[in-house]
Amino acid sequence: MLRMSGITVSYGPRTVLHGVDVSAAPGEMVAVLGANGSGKSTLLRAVIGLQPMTAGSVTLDNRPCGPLDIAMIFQHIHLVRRRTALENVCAGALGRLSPRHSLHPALFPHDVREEAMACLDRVGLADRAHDRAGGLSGGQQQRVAVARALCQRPRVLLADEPVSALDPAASEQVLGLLADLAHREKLPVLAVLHQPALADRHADRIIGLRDGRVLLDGAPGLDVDTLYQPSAVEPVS
Ligand SMILES: Nc1ncnc2c1ncn2[C@@H]1O[C@H](COP(=O)(O)OP(=O)(O)OP(=O)(O)O)[C@@H](O)[C@H]1O
Repeated sequence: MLRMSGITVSYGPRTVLHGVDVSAAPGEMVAVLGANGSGKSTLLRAVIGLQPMTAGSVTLDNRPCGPLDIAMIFQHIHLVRRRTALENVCAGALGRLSPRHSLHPALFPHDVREEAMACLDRVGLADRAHDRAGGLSGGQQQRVAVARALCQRPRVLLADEPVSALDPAASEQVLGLLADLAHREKLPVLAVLHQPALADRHADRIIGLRDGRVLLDGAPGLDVDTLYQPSAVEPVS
């Protein structure tokens, strides 16, 4: 079980996450919804250790969570465009290889290349393994990014707006893939989304953030309108 407890984050004097408690079970796809600025990305960045917390803890099965336990997929797909899809996926294994392997993809051991091929197969792109990543469509590139994350052998998968740059068909495909990975690989998956309808279709649970606090936590089908209503403005005296 991935457990985020009391996550508090401040940027300078401004607190943007106020003691957020969120959990995700193995095999559970959790969608995080909320208006712009509600703290969704900050929450994911805090979980993966990119954003220092003022308070709170992140544990996996009641133990502190290490950086290699978590793989993260971003809206802007950071693939090396001139390298093949397979080489990009192999890069997911770098955390457990010696630094020399990062110098040239040909140095990736055979077993890593085989594992990367299996990951590409898992996302339905084995037939594009030797194509340059830059020549693939946006949806295909995001699936390569998912395969690279899998090649990291993570125990948790986070995705920050993974479909914001994709068309509707590719969005459905990528979210279907993430939900399938959660269910079959028994991974907790936490995905920040901007489309409540997609969250309803693909997530097992919805978390709604508003102004850095959890406002909703429940099964798909929740009324999420309240997340997107403008905050009350304090009267200026
Ligand atoms: N590096 C930063 N320095 C200062 N404030 C920041 C920084 N990053 C985010 N914030 C502020 O923290 C708050 C939460 O931002 P965050 O990006 O986590 O929200 P979000 O829900 O992911 O928004 P969006 O949907 O627009 O991506 C916002 O008020 C934002 O302005």
